[in-house]
Amino acid sequence: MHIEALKLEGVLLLSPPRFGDDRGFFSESWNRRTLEEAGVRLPEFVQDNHSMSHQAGTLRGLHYQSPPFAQGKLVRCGRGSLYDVAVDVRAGSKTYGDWIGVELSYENGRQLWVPPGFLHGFVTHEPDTEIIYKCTAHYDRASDGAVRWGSLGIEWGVDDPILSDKDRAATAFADWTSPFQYGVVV
Ligand SMILES: Cc1cn([C@H]2C[C@H](O)[C@@H](COP(=O)(O)OP(=O)(O)O[C@H]3O[C@@H](C)C(=O)[C@@H](O)[C@H]3O)O2)c(=O)[nH]c1=O
Repeated sequence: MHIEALKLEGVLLLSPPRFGDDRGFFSESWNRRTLEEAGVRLPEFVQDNHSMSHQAGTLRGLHYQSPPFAQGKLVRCGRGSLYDVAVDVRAGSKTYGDWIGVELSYENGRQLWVPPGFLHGFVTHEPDTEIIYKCTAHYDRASDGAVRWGSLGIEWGVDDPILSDKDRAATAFADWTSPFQYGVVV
C-alpha cells in the first residue's frame, strides 16, 4: 500500500496494490491492519455511500456535516473518473480555506482520505461515473450543509457544471461560518 501525505495536514492519498491476472484484478480496497502497520489509524467507519452521476461535468459539493455528526470520508472511484476536492475549514488551521484536488479513477484505484473538518466535493469527467466512500458518522439530514462550489477559487475544470438544487443554492464561502475548530476532535 502506497500512502502519501498531501499538503493539507491530515489528508492522505492511498494507493492499494492491484493483483492482475487473465481474469482482471484483485485489490484489498480497505484493510485496517495494513494501514495500521504503515502507521495510519483512521476512525471507525459506520456507513458506506455509493453514487452515480450520468453526465460528465456533474459536480456534487462542497458538502459537510456539522459536529457531532461530522464525517471523515475515504473516497474512491468505482467507474469512470472524477476530480475529488477537500477544503480545510478547521477554524484556526494554518491552511484554513486551502483546498486540494486529486484525480480518482477506476483505472488508478486511488483513494482520498478526507478527515472531519474538511468540505468535500467532486466533479465527474466521464458519463456514468461512480463514487464509493466510507464514512465515519451516519447521515444526519439536519446536520447536512453545503458551501457554494465556485466560491473558493477551486480549479474545477468546468464553468457550468450540473448541480443539485441544494448545491445551486448553497452559501458562498465568504458568508459561511465554519462549525469546525482546528485541534478539536469531532
Ligand atoms: C448523503 C446522503 C444522502 N441521502 C439522501 C438524501 C437525498 O434524498 C438523496 C441525495 O442526497 P444529496 O443530494 O445530499 O447527495 P450528494 O449530493 O451526492 O451528497 C454527497 O455529496 C458528496 C460530495 C459527499 O461528500 C457526501 O457526504 C454527500 O454530501 O440521498 C441519504 O439517505 N443518506 C446520505 O448519507
